[in-house]
Amino acid sequence: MLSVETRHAIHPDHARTMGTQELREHFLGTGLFAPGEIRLIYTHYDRFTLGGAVPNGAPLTLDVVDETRTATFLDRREMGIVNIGGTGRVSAAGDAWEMGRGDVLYLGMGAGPVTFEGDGRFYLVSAPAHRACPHRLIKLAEANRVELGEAATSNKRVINQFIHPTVMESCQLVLGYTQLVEGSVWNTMPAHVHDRRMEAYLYWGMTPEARVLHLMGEPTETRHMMIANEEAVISPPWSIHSGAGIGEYTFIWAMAGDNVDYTDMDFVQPADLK
Ligand SMILES: O=C(O)C(=O)C[C@H](O)C(=O)CO
Ligand SMILES: [Zn+2]
Repeated sequence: MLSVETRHAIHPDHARTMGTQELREHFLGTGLFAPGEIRLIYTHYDRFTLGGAVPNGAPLTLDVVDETRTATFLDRREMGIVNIGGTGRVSAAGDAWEMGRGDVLYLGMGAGPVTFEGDGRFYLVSAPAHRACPHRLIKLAEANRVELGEAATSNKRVINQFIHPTVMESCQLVLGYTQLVEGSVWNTMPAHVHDRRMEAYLYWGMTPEARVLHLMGEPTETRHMMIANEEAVISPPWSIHSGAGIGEYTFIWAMAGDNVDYTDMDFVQPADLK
C-alpha cells in the first residue's frame, strides 16, 4: 500500500505566525514507518520527497507515484535509502542489494520500480535528477567520517557522509547521518542556514520515551518542536535545523538544491539566535 501526502512551501513570514500544531502540520513527518506500507511526503521544497517503507514479511514495490506524473517514480529522480531496521533487501534495475542496519543505498535516475523485502525499515529520500549516476551500496566503513564539536560544549559528534562528493557522485542529493558521542546532546550547534538547499532530518535510534528538542525558524525567530523516534523534520532553506536530545539519538540529514557542497553553510553563533 502506498500513501502520499503533499507539503507546500511555507514563507518565513507565515511560519512566524504559527502555533505548535500548525508548525507540526507543516514541518513534522510522523507515522512514516507503518508495517506493510510505503508512506511518502512529497514536498514543494526542491520537489524533495521523503518517507518510509516497511515490508514486514511481504515484498513492497515503489513504482508509480501520481504526484510526479511519470511512468515510474524514479524516471526523472534519484533516491537515497537508509535501512534503520533489521536486515533487508532492495531490488531495482535487475540488481539486488542486501542492506544491514545503517547501510545506505543510492539509486540513480531511471532505476525503475524498487522492491523492499525482509526485516528492514527503509527511510527513503528522493529529488529530481538530470542524469543517471551509478547505483551504489555504501557501508558505514566507506562513508567519509568528520569529527566535530567538543565534550565541553556538549556537541561532540561524528558526521558520516555517504551520498557526498568525496564518496560518490549524485545529481543533487547529499545524505549522511550524525552520531552523538555519549554525553553530548547537541547537533548542528552552532546552527546554520543554507538558502541554496533545503534539508530534512530523520531522528532515529531513540528509546520510546526519549525526545529531541528540535530548533527551527529564522535565526532571529526560532521555534521548537519536540520530536520522537523515527519522526522527520522538513527544514526550509531559510530555517536553522538543530537539536538537543533528552536521551540517545542519531539523525539522518539529507539535502537537495543548487549545490552539493556540504560546507556551504551560513553559520549563526548562539549569541545571535533569538
Ligand atoms: O551535527 C551537525 O552539525 C550536522 O549533522 C549538520 C547537518 O549535517 C547539516 O545541517 C548539513 O547541512
Ligand atoms: Zn544544514
